[in-house]
Amino acid sequence: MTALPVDWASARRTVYARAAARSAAIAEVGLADADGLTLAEPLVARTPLPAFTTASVDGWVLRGDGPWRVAGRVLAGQRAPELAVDGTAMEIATGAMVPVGATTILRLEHGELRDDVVSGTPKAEPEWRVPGEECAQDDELLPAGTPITPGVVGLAASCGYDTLLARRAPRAALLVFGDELLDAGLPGDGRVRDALGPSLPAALRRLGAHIDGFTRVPDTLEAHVDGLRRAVDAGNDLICTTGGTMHGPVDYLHGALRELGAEYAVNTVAVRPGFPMLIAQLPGGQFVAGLPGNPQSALVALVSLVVPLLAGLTGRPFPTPAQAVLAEGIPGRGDFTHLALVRQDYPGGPAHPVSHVGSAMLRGLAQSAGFAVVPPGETGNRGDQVELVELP
Ligand SMILES: Nc1nc2c(c(=O)[nH]1)N[C@H]1C(S)=C(S)[C@@H](COP(=O)(O)OP(=O)(O)OC[C@H]3O[C@@H](n4cnc5c(N)ncnc54)[C@H](O)[C@@H]3O)O[C@H]1N2
Ligand code: MOO
Repeated sequence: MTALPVDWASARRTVYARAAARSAAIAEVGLADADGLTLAEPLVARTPLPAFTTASVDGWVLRGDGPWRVAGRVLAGQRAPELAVDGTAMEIATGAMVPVGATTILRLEHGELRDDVVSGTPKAEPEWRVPGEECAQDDELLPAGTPITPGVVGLAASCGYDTLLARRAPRAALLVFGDELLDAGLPGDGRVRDALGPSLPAALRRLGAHIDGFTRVPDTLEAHVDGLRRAVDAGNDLICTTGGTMHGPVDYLHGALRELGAEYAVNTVAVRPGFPMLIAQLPGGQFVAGLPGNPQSALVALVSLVVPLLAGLTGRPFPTPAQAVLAEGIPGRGDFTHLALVRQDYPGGPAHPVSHVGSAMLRGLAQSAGFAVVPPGETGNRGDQVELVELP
């Protein structure tokens, strides 16, 4: 009944390519609203930076040999008049435009002012920044597909952008299956707390999706079909579901996908844990990400397939995993890729396997940086450099 699992690395590539072919619409957004979106065009400098010769210290801007008679002052924001006569100076502020004719700048702390005459020894190199030091006009500063961070927004503003062409955040919905799930209070008597409804929307937001919350869907085929239809009608590009990926007595995801005419991009992946994960596409092109119900497995599916899916949808590059050095050995999982939770004491530090890593558990995951990747047929040995798929 279960489909043949596909190789983990190929599944990620397949999903990325499918999503990239349907990347999100491009919109012109104001700089203040652009954080978290993705550049849909290269960021090209609209001006040299700095745009004019700019004082980098407070002091006096000088012409010729000293001492210098101070003939005026130029502040940041002003158009500087020419410094036309040798032996004259102007008081100048950091960030001010350097007057044409200036020879150098004398720092405040290196000069002495008596009446209106300044003397002192300037540094050998003029303390100003010349146009084009940071970039020339038309330099490509960042390629299309770059995630827009506060740093990108600041750079765009610096070089003259008022708006950016950006791919909007894909809209996502989360449907949580499982009549055994509780929203509050203590688990027991066959009921378990829903660990995914309250956590996955936050994870999806960190991955660049726009999502409001989650919807609990009863364990019937009709409710599954209805839940998926409603999520499509609400304009979602991606519908994540949790649970019901197998073929148990109340697992209806596959049946619902069949009824809606969905086509699988990936149906079960050769990875442990989390193998029943899937990505399907509905006739309107929307993606369904079926995450297994076991909570750790759901996160494995998220980092394995939803991360490349969102990268494709937003026009970002394929998310190549980070690298880490194993602090201890990790067993392989035969023909399957093993994603093993690891802790790092500092970013980029050695990867320590953690305990409490059953697929139904989150105790190990909550203290982990991500999953170390042990490829099929291999074992992870202490000191090995491995891929590290980070948790959001
Ligand atoms: N006959 C077989 N049974 C199972 C196999 C198998 O190979 N043969 N694989 C197991 C594996 S591995 C996984 S993973 C699960 C995947 O099952 P489903 O995706 O259909 O998930 P459910 O059956 O709905 O739930 C599994 C498990 O997870 C708990 N769960 C579900 N949702 C949540 C949630 N939101 N928060 C916390 N816990 C949740 C649920 O109560 C179950 O315990 O299938 C195995 N079975
Ligand atoms: O593959 Mo399941 O996802 O081990 O828990």
